[in-house]
Amino acid sequence: MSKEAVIVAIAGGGSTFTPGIVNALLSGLDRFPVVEIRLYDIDGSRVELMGGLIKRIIEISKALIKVMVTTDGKEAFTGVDFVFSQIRAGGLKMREVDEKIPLKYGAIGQETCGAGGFSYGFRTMKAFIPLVKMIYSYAPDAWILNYTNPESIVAEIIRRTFPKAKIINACDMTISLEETMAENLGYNRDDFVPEYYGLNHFGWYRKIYDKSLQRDILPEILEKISGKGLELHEFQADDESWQATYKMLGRMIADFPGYFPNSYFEYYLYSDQVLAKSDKNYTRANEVMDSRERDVYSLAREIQENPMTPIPKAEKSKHGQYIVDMAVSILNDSHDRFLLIVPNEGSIENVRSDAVVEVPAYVGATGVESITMGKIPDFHKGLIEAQCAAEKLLVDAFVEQDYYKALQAFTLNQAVPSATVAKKCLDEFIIANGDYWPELHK
Ligand SMILES: NC(=O)c1ccc[n+]([C@@H]2O[C@H](COP(=O)([O-])OP(=O)(O)OC[C@H]3O[C@@H](n4cnc5c(N)ncnc54)[C@H](O)[C@@H]3O)[C@@H](O)[C@H]2O)c1
Ligand SMILES: O=P(O)(O)OC[C@H]1O[C@H](O[C@H]2[C@H](O)[C@@H](O)[C@@H](O)O[C@@H]2CO)[C@H](O)[C@@H](O)[C@@H]1O
Ligand SMILES: [Mn+2]
Repeated sequence: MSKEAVIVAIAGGGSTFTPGIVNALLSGLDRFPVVEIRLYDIDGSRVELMGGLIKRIIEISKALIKVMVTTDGKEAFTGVDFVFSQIRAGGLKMREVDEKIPLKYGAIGQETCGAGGFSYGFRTMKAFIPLVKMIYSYAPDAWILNYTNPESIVAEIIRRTFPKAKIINACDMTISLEETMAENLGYNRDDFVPEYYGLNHFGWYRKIYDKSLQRDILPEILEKISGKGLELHEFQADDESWQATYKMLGRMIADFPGYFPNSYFEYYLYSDQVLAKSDKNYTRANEVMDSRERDVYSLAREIQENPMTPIPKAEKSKHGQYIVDMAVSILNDSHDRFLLIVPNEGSIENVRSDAVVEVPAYVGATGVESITMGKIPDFHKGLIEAQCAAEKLLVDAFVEQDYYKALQAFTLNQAVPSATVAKKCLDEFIIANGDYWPELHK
């Protein structure tokens, strides 16, 4: 890999997150010298529009970066150093289906949790395996930095299918939680050394050592926000759904003191409350289509019509920054610390070793080295083991095309209230997903 001229491909180039990632790349050129960005997508008209926006962002920055837009895998991946992967199999339209079907049957409807997350899991596995095969056929030495959801399921199928692949699975939720803790309570996140364990969207902080204050600040953070939660001030400040989620953290910490939970536990531990405020006819997918998707693509359309359209101040997203930071750590072999989704292999001592867990890990030129977390409390272990078994059953069902394993997976999912609901959701999802899903045999 050249350290002077890096080529990056973005799989799912039409993603609404692409501008934030490109802005993060532009602000990190001194550490990560990108000379070419290739946007690859299966939707030609979408990626063409996004390509226009990205070319304009780069033109304004005056950086000398070539942009290629393509639906051809060979063109996209031949000779690339890094692939950032962010596909959404079935698009936001299928996310809407994932969220609305469970709500019909009294279960939460969510992108990565519960029955909807499992529906998305089947779709993503079916799309992701051929994508990875294609990437490696054209770029056998490339690093894939993956944040395609649902991450736990994607990481599990990767663990089984490509055990030696140079793929790093990462999620930005913990970044967002830490940034918001720091911003709300007057800390500097750059000083944080977090100890966090669990599955993706399903874990807890047990310690946050602050390098500058030279102490564990988690106890004081918990005390300050117990019962109150956190507030988003800048990014997503006008997003009522995320604000409610950050407030809910206060309730979870008051009920289960001592640890800081991932915000996604609201869907598992308080699904009755989430359900009570859910609108069966207008879910998060609709909100995203009417905000992020609409905003990004209306700007892209304006640029297509008038290439000189001014662009609002270029913001690098926290999401984009995280991915670029990982790529920098690989390129410069700097062994920076991240929270990553990796095979457990003893890291959490009392959780099955073949689980795919989210824990602290150091990233360098040879990949990821996770740290040993020791034993965790029974409450966390019990929740993790059940969720992990449900996810493994879903992956078994996918590999074996087995309807009954799929039903076991849906039933065991802790955001699904009963086998009756699991079966209703599964049967309706089979029809709604059609060819997006593997065929399941009885
Ligand atoms: N892990 C994280 O922390 C994190 C954070 C944000 C988003 N995400 C994930 O990133 C992905 C993108 O999210 P989004 O809201 O921007 O979605 P989006 O629908 O705006 O964009 C996804 C793009 O992927 C394309 N696509 C679908 N299947 C493809 C395939 N097989 N090959 C190539 N391209 C394909 C679509 O055409 C679309 O342009 C989702 O999986 C989402 O869940 C993850
Ligand atoms: O409902 P959405 O599409 O707005 O968000 C779903 C994603 O939520 C998390 O990512 C957040 C992230 O935490 C925040 O910092 C910022 O980057 O926005 C992201 C999207 O809103 C979660 O980690 C992802 O896995 C979800 O897809
Ligand atoms: Mn995530």
